[in-house]
Amino acid sequence: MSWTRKILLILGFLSTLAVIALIAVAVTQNKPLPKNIKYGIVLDAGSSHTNLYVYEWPAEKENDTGVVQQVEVCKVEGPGISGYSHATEEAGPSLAQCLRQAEEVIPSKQHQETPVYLGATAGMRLLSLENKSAADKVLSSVEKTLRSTPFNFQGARIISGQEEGAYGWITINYLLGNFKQSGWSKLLHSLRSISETSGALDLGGASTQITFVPNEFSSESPENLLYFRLYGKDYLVYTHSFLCYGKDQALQQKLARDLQTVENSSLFDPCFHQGYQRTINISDLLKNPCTSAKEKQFPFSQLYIQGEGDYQKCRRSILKLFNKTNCPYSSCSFNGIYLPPLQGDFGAFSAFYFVMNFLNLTGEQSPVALDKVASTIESFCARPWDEVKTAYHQIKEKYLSEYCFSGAYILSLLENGYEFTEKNWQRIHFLGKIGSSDAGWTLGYMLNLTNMIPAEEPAVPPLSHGSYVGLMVLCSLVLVSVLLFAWLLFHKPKCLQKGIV
Ligand SMILES: Nc1ncnc2c1ncn2[C@@H]1O[C@H](COP(=O)(O)OP(=O)(O)O)[C@@H](O)[C@H]1O
Ligand SMILES: [Ca+2]
Repeated sequence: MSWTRKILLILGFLSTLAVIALIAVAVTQNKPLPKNIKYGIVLDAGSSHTNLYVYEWPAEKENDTGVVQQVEVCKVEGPGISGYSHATEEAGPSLAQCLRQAEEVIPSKQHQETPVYLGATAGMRLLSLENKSAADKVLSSVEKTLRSTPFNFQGARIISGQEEGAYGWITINYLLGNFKQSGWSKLLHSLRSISETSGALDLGGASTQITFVPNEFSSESPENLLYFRLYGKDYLVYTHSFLCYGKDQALQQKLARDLQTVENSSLFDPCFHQGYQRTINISDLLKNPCTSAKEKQFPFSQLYIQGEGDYQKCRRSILKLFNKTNCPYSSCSFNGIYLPPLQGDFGAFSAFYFVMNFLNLTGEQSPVALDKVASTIESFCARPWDEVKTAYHQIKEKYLSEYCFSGAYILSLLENGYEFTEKNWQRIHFLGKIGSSDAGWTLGYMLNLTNMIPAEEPAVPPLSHGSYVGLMVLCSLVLVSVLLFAWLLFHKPKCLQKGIV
C-alpha cells in the first residue's frame, strides 16, 4: 500500500472519528435534563371566600416571562376570613382542607422550599375599619395555621387596594405575554410598534379596581399613579380601588339607601325578579362601614324585600351610588376620584366575568354590542323568579337571585362610573382564565414577592444551547469536508488519479 493511500485512509478514519465524537457530544449535551420544577402557593382571602392557588415553573427559567402557571385551585368551604369576626380562632382551621390538597399536589421533598403567601382584600379592609382587634385576631389565626404546614410561610397580610389593582394588571399582562417578546414575535411587535399593555378591571364582593396605562401622563393625583420597570421597560400605571363598590357591598349600599325612603317594613326592589322575596336584618345591613353613614333608627328591625324585575328602574336606583357632581381634577370617574381618559384594551375578570359568563355575554366568538348586552340583562331581569329558579336549579340561590342586580350594576359601573361608551365597550374582554391560570391579583403578587419579574431584560445568549451545539457540529462537518476535498484536489492521490484517467 502506497504512503499516500495510507495517509488518506488515516485521515478518513480520523475525520469519521471526529464526526462521531461531535454527534455524540451534541446528543448527550441536549438530552433533556430531569425537569426541576418549583412551586409557590398564594391564598386569596377575598370578602366572600378564600381561594388557594398552586403555581409551578421550571427552576432554570424562572426569570423568563410566561413560564409560571397555575396547576391547582382550591375553594375554601364557608365564608371569607372576614366572616370569622365572631369566632376569630376558627379562621385559620377553615383553610386546612385546601392546604392538605396542596400537600398532595406538591411533591413532599419540595414542601419545605415552597413559599406560601396569604393576601386579604376588601372584606378584611372593612373589618379592620370596623373592628381592628377582630381583624388582627383573624390574621393571627390564619398565620398560626399557615406556620403549622410543611410549607415555607412568607406572610399573611391585608393588601392595599393599590396593590390589588397593580398585581391584577401584572398578572394579566404577564399571562398575555405583553411584557417581553422573544425572537420573531419581538421583531414583529417592534415593526408594528405594538408594545401595549392591557388594562385590568377587577370586580370583587367588597371592592372593585381599575388599572391601565393612560395615554397622557398627568401628576394630578399621585396616589393613583404607579411606576414599574419590568424586563427593561418603564410603565406608568394608573390604578384605583373603590372600597364598598364590589357587587355585594354595592347592593348593601343600594338597600341602605332605599331603606331611607320606606314607610313601613316592605321594600319593592326593581333589581330582583318578580316573585322573589328576601328578609334582611336592618342592624346587619347598617353595621358595616359602607352603609353606616345612614340613618339607623327605624320602628322595625327587619326589611321585607319583594322583587319587581324592572331593569330600567333598577339602573336608575343604582345610578344614585355614583356621585358625579364634583370633580377636583381634569376628569373623574365618580365620588371625586381622578380618572384619566380610558386607553387601550381591558381585561375584565373576577365577578365581571362570572356574571357576564352566566348571562352568555362574554362574547368569546364575537364581541357583544353594548345595546345587546343591556337588552339581554333587561329581559333576564323581567323573567319571573319561579321560572328562573326552575331553569337554573343547579346554581346557588344566592348567586342566581343577584345576577339581575349584578348585571345592571356592572353596566352602571362601566357606563356611568368609568364612562365606557358604545365604541370602547368593544375593547373590554371578559376573561376567566388565560391559559391554565385564573385572571386575578394572586399570580402578580407571587411574581413580585419572589422577584420573578426582573427590572432589566435578563442577558440571554443569542442562541439556545441546543442551537449552539448543532451549529458547532454543522460548521465542523463543513470544515472537515472542505479540508478533505481540498487535500484530494491538490494532492491527487495515485489511487484516485488511476480511476480518473
Ligand atoms: N359563580 C359565581 N357567580 C356569581 N358571582 C360569583 C361567583 N363566584 C364568585 N362570585 C362573586 O365574586 C365576588 C368575589 O369577590 P371576593 O374576591 O370574594 O371579594 P373582594 O375581592 O372584594 O375581597 C363575590 O361577590 C362573589 O359572590
Ligand atoms: Ca377578589
